Amino acid sequence: NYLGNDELMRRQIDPGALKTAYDYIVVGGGQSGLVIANRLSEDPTKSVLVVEYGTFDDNPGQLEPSSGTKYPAKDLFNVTSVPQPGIGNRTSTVYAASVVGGGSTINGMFFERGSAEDYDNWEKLGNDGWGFTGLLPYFKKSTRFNTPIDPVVVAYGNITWDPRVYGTDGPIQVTYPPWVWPGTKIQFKAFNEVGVPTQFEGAAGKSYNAFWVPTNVDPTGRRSYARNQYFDPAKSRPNLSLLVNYRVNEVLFSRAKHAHSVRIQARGTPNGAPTITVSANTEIVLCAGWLHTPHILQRSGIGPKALLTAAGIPIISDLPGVGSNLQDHGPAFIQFTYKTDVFPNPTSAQTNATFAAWVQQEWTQHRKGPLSVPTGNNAGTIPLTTMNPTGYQAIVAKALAQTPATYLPKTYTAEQLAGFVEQRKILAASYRSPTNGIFEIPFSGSASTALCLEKPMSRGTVTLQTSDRYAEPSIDFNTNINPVDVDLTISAARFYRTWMAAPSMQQLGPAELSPGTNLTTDAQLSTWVSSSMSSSTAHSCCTAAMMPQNLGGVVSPDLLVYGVTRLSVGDISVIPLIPATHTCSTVYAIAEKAADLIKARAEASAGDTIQR
Ligand SMILES: Cc1cc2nc3c(=O)[nH]c(=O)nc-3n(C[C@H](O)[C@H](O)[C@H](O)COP(=O)(O)OP(=O)(O)OC[C@H]3O[C@@H](n4cnc5c(N)ncnc54)[C@H](O)[C@@H]3O)c2cc1C
Repeated sequence: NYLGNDELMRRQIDPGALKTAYDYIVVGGGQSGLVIANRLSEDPTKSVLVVEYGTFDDNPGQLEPSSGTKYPAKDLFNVTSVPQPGIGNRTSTVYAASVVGGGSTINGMFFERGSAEDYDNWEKLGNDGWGFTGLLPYFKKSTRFNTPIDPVVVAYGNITWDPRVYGTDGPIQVTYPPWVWPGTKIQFKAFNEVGVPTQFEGAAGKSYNAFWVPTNVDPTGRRSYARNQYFDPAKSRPNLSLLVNYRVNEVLFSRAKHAHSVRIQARGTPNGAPTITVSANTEIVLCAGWLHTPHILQRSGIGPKALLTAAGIPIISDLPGVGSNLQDHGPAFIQFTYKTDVFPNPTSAQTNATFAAWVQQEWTQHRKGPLSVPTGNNAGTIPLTTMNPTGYQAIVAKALAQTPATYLPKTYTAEQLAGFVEQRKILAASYRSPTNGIFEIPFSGSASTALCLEKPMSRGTVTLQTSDRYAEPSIDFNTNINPVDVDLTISAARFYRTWMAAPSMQQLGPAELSPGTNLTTDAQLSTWVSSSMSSSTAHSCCTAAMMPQNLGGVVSPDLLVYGVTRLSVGDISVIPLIPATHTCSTVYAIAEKAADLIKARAEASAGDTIQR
């Protein structure tokens, strides 16, 4: 076979069994694609084809909590960013899944939701129905909260939750694993002492300050994700087909700009190899993720005019925003050690053989203990007003006084600049808000962590290579290109020191390793930021933003691509402003809502035919 790899050749349907037309074609069988395919194929009269570049990862280890910190290279696209001047010209790791189930198959299972203001900000950008109230039914529809299996751990950790903000019968199972490191309790207390109260339930629109974050595992502790909860239960439906190991090259349009087909090509075959064209009678839904949804749009003639012209691609819709507005939560690694840490702590298994043996036994015999936790269950998502009460006004003033074009990609058009100014107004309000986090400090007993910039001002790009449109696109996060982002990170580092200096924390004997106590001035800390920050926590998004077209948007609030018909986007690309949270649960909500929107418009236009 063409790849010399039997496993890669296994596919749900053989290309020979492809029909010439389906009602719906979903491009990308990742996290959002499988949600949408499941919901659209609930109607047995509608046929759905999913085309996925990757294949199945059937490794049982991928279901175990330990998989949450090991990302198999075979399930990721092999791409790197261009050098980033804001972080000392280093390149950054790029996270884009290439496997059935997408990011949900390999991610850290840290199942967090943004605060209400994160989603209300989307609504303020012209997207009615996308505020927290509009999305809550979809957060619920996609989830099922299972009472944690170990009441002793719940009582010990004082883990709190409100089942009313989750579903009771949704596909994705959510719970708290049976383990808490004792140091976590001290860290909560120390947060409380420095003005960060503990929330009862972050997922109720209150994921700011300090709170518990559940894990998306079933009661046996196994990964609950798009493949086993949305695809497997639906895969025997005769009207649902998944074709793996195929790349969607382009969407094809009629003269009237109706999207009617996709051109697909077997993975691993060279440019110019045979392709297959498959038609969609009703709608084509792009779910190829933040990296490839804009790439496919650009290849299909939807994107910035100058770029498409340079690549020799005929323009179907001149949308400068396609591939712009890239955002992520750039992490800066701050290192402390606890000289008098409590026992046990996250390093105990490395130093104490008896404890290490107990950890193994607890897991193999009861599926409990430290190995039941993929990445941790606690976040401190701190408002800027708390991190920097005396300096936040100056940071906001600096942000608002900037000439926007100074720090934005040079390709930005007048519409995009106007869109950024709208985003900046909203960001400024978030920076001033005591109910929205600007930095996330994940914690679960460890002294060191990544300070994650939740609301950056810098904007990056995903750009097709004009010399080879099928090569991986150029990725430029532009991390820290806006000096306000550096100021925010300095505020976070100083606040981390304040937290470490809290009275309760002293029993752990915190000692600073990096930045190092000798670095105190803004200039010194700014050098540290540049050397310790990277571009991505695997939350890349926003590259086909849902915003008005005259503000550089790519899709409308009903997720339809501007300038054409019957083409929509249902993945993480549509987010206009990155929320202050890990993105997985938000992607489920977006995809569930997308499916409802797609069904509703199909019903409303039943009987229409595509003009070829
Ligand atoms: C390593 C990693 C760790 C993460 N950890 C967490 C976490 O702990 N908590 C959390 O909340 N979030 C986490 N995330 C983020 C979250 O998983 C993602 O935001 C989410 O899965 C994105 O979903 P999506 O549907 O937009 O894209 P994806 O799930 O990436 O799906 C896109 C799919 O499209 C396919 N595709 C691409 N191009 C083509 C093409 N041309 N033709 C056909 N198919 C194509 C890809 O192969 C992929 O399967 C993590 C992500 C990663 C990658």
